[in-house]
Amino acid sequence: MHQKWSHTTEVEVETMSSTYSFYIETIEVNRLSALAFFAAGEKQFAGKRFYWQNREKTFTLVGLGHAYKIDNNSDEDRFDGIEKQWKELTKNIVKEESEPQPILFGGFTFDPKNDKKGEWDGFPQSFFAVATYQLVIRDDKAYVSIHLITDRENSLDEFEQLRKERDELIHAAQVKELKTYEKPRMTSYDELYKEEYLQTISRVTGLIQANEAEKVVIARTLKMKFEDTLTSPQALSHAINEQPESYLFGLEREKMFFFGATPERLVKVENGFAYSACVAGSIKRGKTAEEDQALGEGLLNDEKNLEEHQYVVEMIANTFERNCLEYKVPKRPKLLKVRDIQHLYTPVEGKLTSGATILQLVKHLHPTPALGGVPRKEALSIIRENETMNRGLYAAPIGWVDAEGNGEFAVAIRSALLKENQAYLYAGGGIVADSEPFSEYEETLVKFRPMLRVLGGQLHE
Ligand SMILES: C=C(O[C@@H]1C=C(C(=O)O)C=C[C@H]1O)C(=O)O
Ligand SMILES: [Mg+2]
Repeated sequence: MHQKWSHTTEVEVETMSSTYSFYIETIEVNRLSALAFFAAGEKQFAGKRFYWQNREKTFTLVGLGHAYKIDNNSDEDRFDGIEKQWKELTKNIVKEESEPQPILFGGFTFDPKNDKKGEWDGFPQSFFAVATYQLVIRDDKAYVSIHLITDRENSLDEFEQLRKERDELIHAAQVKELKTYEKPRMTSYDELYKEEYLQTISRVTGLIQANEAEKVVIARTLKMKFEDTLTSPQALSHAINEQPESYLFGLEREKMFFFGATPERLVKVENGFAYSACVAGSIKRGKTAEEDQALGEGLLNDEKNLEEHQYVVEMIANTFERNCLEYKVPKRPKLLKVRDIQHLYTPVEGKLTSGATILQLVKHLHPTPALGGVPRKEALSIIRENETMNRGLYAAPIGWVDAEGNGEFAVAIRSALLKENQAYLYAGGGIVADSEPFSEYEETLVKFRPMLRVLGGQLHE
C-alpha cells in the first residue's frame, strides 16, 4: 500500500505555559481519493474534518481529527493571535525535502462585532485546526501524515495506535473510492426576509447617495430543508461534481458543516510572493456561446459594474503597495467565468517585504470591498445595522498556512452552512449609488445557483 516511508520526527514546542512534543510521520501513498479519505472518517471524526482544493486542482488537502485546535473568540487581535500560536507550535520544525509539512486549516468569521443570533450561534470568531491525519495531494502524489501533539512523556504506544488507525483509514478510502452519493431530497425552500432585503437595498442605495458610504455589500439567506440528514461527504461530493472550476472547501465543527465552491481568492503566499484577486461585478452565463460572449462584453463595459470593481482594485493595490517590494496590477479587468456566472476579474501579484506574512495580509485585506465596502468601517456598520443575518463564515477568509508561512485563503462565498437536515445558503452583491433592488435580487439568484445545484433545490430562470 505504501511506496515510501518517512521517519518519525519529534519536535519540541515551548509556549508561555508549557512544553509539548509534536510528533510527525508522513508516508507517500499510491493513490487516494480525497473525498473517499474524508468519508472514511465518518464514524470517528465527523465534526472534526476539513477539505480544501484550489481552483487549479494542483493542491488538495483533507484533515481528519484535531491534533491541535484553536477556538478563539477574541475580536481585534484574532489574526495576530492565530499567527502567534502557529509560530510557537512550528518554530522548531525543520523542513523535509519535498514532503508536506503540518498545515493549519480554518477560517475567520466575517464580522466579530455582529452579535445577531442565528444559525451560527456558538461558532468561535476564529476556528483553526491541525489534523491528526492530514492528506495532501500535489504533483500527482498523495501523502498522509500523522500529527500528535502531546505533553505526555511516553507516547510511543499512542503513536503506534495512530499508525494502525491511519492504515485502516487509507484502506477504507481505497475500498470506497467509487462510491456515489444520492442528491438530497428537498422538502422546503424559503427565501428568508426577501421583502426586507429589497427594502434594505433601497435604503442602502439612499445612504450611498447621501455620501454615508461609497459601496456596501448586502447579502441574504435562503433556507432549505431535506427529508433526511445530509452527511458532509454527501454534500461535498455534489459540490465536487457540480462546480469543478472553483475552489472547494468544507469545514466541520461539531454538528455544523460549512462548505462551498468559490471562485474568489483572497490571498495566496508562495516563496515570498503574494497573489490576490479582485473579483467584483457580475452577470449570468449565456445559453449559447454568442449570448455568453455578448453578456461578457456588456459586463466589461458596464459602468455600474466597473465602479463596483474599481473599489476592490484600489483597496487591494493599496494593501500590496504597503506590503510588497514591487507589485503588478493590470490596467483593465478581464472576465472570470465559472459554470453559472461571470465576473470582472483583476489579478494582483507582488514580491513581499520580509516582514509580511500570509496572516498579516489576510488581516489587512479582509474584508475587501468585494464583500464589505468602502470606506470599510462605515460599510461594516451599515451591514451590521441593515442586514437581516449574521454572516458567520460566509464572505470570510477560509484556508490554510504551513510551517514555512506558505498558504492560501479564499473568500467563502457560493457557500452554505449545513446542520443535519437543514441548509442555509448565502449570497450578496455590491451596492453602489445606482444599484436597483430587483436587479440586485436577481444577481443573488444567480449566485445561489452553484449551491442550489449541489443541494438539489429548484433553479430559478
Ligand atoms: C457577495 C458575493 O459575491 C461578491 C460580489 C460580487 C458582485 O456584487 O458583483 C461579485 C463577486 C463577489 O466578490 C456572493 O457571491 O455572495
Ligand atoms: Mg454585483
